Amino acid sequence: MKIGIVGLGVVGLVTGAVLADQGHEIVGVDIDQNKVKGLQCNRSPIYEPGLDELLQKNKERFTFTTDYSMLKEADVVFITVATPTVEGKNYIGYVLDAAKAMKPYLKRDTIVVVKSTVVPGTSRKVKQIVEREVVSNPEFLREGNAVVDTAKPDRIVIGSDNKASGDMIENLWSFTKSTVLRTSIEEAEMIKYAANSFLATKISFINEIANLCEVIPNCDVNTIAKAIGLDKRIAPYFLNAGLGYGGSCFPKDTLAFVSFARELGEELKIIEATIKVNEERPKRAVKIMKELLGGLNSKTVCILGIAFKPNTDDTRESVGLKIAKLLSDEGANVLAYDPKAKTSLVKMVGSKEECVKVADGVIIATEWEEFRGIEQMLQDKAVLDGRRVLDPNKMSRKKFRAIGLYRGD
Ligand SMILES: NC(=O)c1ccc[n+]([C@@H]2O[C@H](COP(=O)([O-])OP(=O)(O)OC[C@H]3O[C@@H](n4cnc5c(N)ncnc54)[C@H](O)[C@@H]3O)[C@@H](O)[C@H]2O)c1
Ligand SMILES: O=c1ccn([C@@H]2O[C@H](COP(=O)(O)OP(=O)(O)O[C@H]3O[C@H](CO)[C@@H](O)[C@H](O)[C@H]3O)[C@@H](O)[C@H]2O)c(=O)[nH]1
Repeated sequence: MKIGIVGLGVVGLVTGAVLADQGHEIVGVDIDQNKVKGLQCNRSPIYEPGLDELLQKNKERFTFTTDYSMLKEADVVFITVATPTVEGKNYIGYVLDAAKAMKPYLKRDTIVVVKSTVVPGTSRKVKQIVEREVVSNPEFLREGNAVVDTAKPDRIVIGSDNKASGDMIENLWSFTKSTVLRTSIEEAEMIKYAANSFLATKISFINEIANLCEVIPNCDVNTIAKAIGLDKRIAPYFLNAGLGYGGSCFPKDTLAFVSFARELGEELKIIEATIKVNEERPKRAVKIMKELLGGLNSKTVCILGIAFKPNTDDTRESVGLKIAKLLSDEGANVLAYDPKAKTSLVKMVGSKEECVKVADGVIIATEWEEFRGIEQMLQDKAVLDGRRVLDPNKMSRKKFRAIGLYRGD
């Protein structure tokens, strides 16, 4: 099949690469000329495990351009452009721009698939613009695991008005052998927000339990999470207490969902509380470090991890960066190290050893594998384990704190 992918971020690149690997011919379109030039020279703009290899293997079948007219033979076009939250609301301007730009080149029977995360009603607006069949096929991949999640998702949601168009997209994904749900277009759009909001809520829930564990003798949130997770109705996933959720999706999608609902006269009280709990996490980390160091002014604090999660170089809504900013505001010198992510927002150093050596305090903000087993290196430092990677029994009692672990004696 000939397939167009409009928007070459994580979702567009991975979707294109996985479909190219199935033998389809893919044209990737983006308005970012530098990104397209890099991709044409085999340079991926992101670090995502397995992606480089897949792009390399399928380079004859996945081409890149800024020219929308290259979509003229496409049987299916996926819209995978960014949908940021702007002033609290889901901004669909890029989606509508993409729809307008592609319209003159589409064949009469091209199916346009909205994969970007959009509030209910948006795909129907796309339909009005392109005057073609439109299918909503939201994406559930996780960064750091995107290739595997796309090739083998837990489920595939296909929202369509027209059975034949939905069948065509269902067929396209049949190689995944995943469970398929056929829904209305609006239900498909809504499922994406409900899923992300529920997962974010699980995280804020366990983080509140973690707060309580910190003040109850002999309590460790990890034990509580493990035990409640063994109840099949609760399940063990997404119960890792820590410094809160970051990334390109949960923060923006929860905010957008709340404001979308409010415009319709409904209050999403649980999701509002989820957001509020999450916003407190970086402040709590700074408060703990301040207590450990007896003040922050002129102290040097090392942040280990500025990627919003391990196995990605993405720093969007990174908790590590939020903490760095709050620490600087309190007069601390802040240094950071991350195995993959780069930023100009904080002074970065080349290794964890270099970062720790000069620090009075250390905060582990991302659970990269290389931060495990470093207890010895941290012995004489004030340490906050924000992602529970260290063995508390190997740490000095006085200067060590871990999220969700009682150390108050
Ligand atoms: N990142 C994730 O893990 C993830 C997972 C599931 C769903 N989503 C959703 O998928 C969508 C894309 O996310 P992403 O993280 O891949 O985005 P991204 O910000 O990494 O990339 C989006 C790309 O779209 C391009 N673009 C913007 N306007 C364009 C236009 N008019 N024409 C062509 N290209 C255009 C940008 O230049 C950019 O390269 C969003 O709606 C997001 O919420 C993201
Ligand atoms: O138990 C947990 C699990 C996650 N997190 C944090 O939550 C954030 C998001 O993590 P994760 O969900 O693994 O990564 P994303 O790539 O943001 O993926 C989410 O957002 C995507 C974009 O919508 C969805 O497609 C995915 O299904 C959804 O998991 C990160 O900061 C994690 O540190 C926790 O604090 N505790």
